[in-house]
Amino acid sequence: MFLPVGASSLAAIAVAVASIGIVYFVKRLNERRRFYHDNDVPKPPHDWFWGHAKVVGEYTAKITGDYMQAAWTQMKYDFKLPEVFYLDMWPFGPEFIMCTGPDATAFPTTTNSFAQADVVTDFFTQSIGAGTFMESTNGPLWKELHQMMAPGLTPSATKTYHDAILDEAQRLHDRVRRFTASGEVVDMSAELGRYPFAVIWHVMFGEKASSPELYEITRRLADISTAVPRLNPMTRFLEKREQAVIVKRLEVEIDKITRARFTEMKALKALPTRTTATSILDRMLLGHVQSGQDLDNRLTTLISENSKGMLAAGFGTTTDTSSYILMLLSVFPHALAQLRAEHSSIFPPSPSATLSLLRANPAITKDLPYTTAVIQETLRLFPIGMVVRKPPPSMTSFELNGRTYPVRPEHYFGIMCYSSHYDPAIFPSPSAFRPERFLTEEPDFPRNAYRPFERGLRSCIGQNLAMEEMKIALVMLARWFDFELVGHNPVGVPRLGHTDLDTKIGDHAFQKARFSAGPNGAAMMRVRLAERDS
Ligand code: HEM
Repeated sequence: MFLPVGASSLAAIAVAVASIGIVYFVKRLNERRRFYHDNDVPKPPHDWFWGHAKVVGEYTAKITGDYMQAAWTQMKYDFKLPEVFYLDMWPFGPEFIMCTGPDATAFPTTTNSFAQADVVTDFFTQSIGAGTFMESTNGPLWKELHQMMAPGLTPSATKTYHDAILDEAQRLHDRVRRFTASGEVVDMSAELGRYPFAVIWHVMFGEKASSPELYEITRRLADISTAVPRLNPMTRFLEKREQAVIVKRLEVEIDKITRARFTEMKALKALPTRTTATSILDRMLLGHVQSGQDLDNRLTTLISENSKGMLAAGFGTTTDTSSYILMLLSVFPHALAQLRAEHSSIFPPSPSATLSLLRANPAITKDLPYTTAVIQETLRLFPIGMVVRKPPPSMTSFELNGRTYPVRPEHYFGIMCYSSHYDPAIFPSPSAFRPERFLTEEPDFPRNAYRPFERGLRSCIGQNLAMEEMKIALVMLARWFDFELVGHNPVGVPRLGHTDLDTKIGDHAFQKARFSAGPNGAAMMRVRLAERDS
């Protein structure tokens, strides 16, 4: 075929560029794959072309959700891998050093405190536009944000939100009661979510959200924010567009609240301290108000991004865990009976008297061992996410339990608490829902084997608030309502060897990756009045 000279030169350049690209790709592929072949590192069967992407794909196909920890944990058992193993997902995903046992998970988090990974920062930036959300930062910025926000979430600070939590718990109770009359099937995750959303809004801004729409859009944002790539580019494009609109709407609202509160605080005669302030926003504004500075771009950005982060983190995690609690109680009646017995032994029979006692005695929530154990056991079975850390650039190897493991600059540490949580040597009959495991005075499992809130310097700063909210919700729901899970497709034979929960809660046994890893789809439930109260 005849080509004009210009076109043939262009074609030649294109061929040359493509060839260089291919050579470069093959070189990098070879270099990476050689590492796994030359070093005798523990790993599943490794393929020169696919790395581990193929075997991971095969295991992912066995589960219903897209949250990989269940699939990776099954690979660990099937290929008899030790507590540290390697996963080479390049170029489809990161190269991981998977930490799956108590000592291995402690190594990058408590024994050492490795930096938050850049892939996590990218996730926050791309999903909620929050690259400076505390969870995605490191170094001095993380410290500054921690000092501003963490005092607002200590156990004693959490008690200052007690009345607001109770108001919302009463609303939750009333909403659920209304469904018992209609007998309709309800999206219980959506109903439960209103409660932690209202609480985290109050904790963040010291006021109620100005419109119900803010809940709906935050929920939608948490739903479409996922680290798992979408196969359909059109879905991804549309979700990205929707994400941008929601993020903008939240930013406008947060900016309005921030400016109004800053003006109010400047007019205050006596300013609170970081310990006595009643919202996280006040804590973040305090330094500027005290020193007479104007609101600058840096502070408004930090407030905006951290507010979005806190709303998403504080709402999705607690909603997902609460949804799982109700599911598990619906299929493990012995636990529900025990829970009700504990509540009946402490609280009066009616919801209003129960609420009054909770209001009069905030410390009573400390004395609910079985209720606490129900939440802990749920978090064992369904931790809300995988923690990823980046080793220091200078690290070329590390020692653990007498073995040396090589480290490449491209490696991330994947902290798979799910694997320890399902290890039968640590938690016998791991997929049985047994809150009793958490009732012993001293845990009879290694402390580092249980880490739903992570451990160490970067552990969850919202854990006191989340535990308090979930305990109060359980006290206000468990004795009056029976929850029946519907449309969940339980199977006769478990899909994977390490859990049979899919025979009970069906598709939800394998989590779906959203902002946090929650039930696989809406938790559809029918609610009835429990017999004692009908
Ligand atoms: C059931 C509820 C919750 C669970 C299971 C949970 C779990 C976790 C985990 C595993 C981490 C470590 C993440 C990482 O290192 O990448 C974390 C961090 C964090 N969580 Fe939570 N969380 C919950 C509720 C909350 C709530 C209610 C808030 C806000 C009030 C919150 C705010 C945060 C923040 C700000 C961090 C970052 C801490 C740091 O980077 O130093 N979480 N959470």
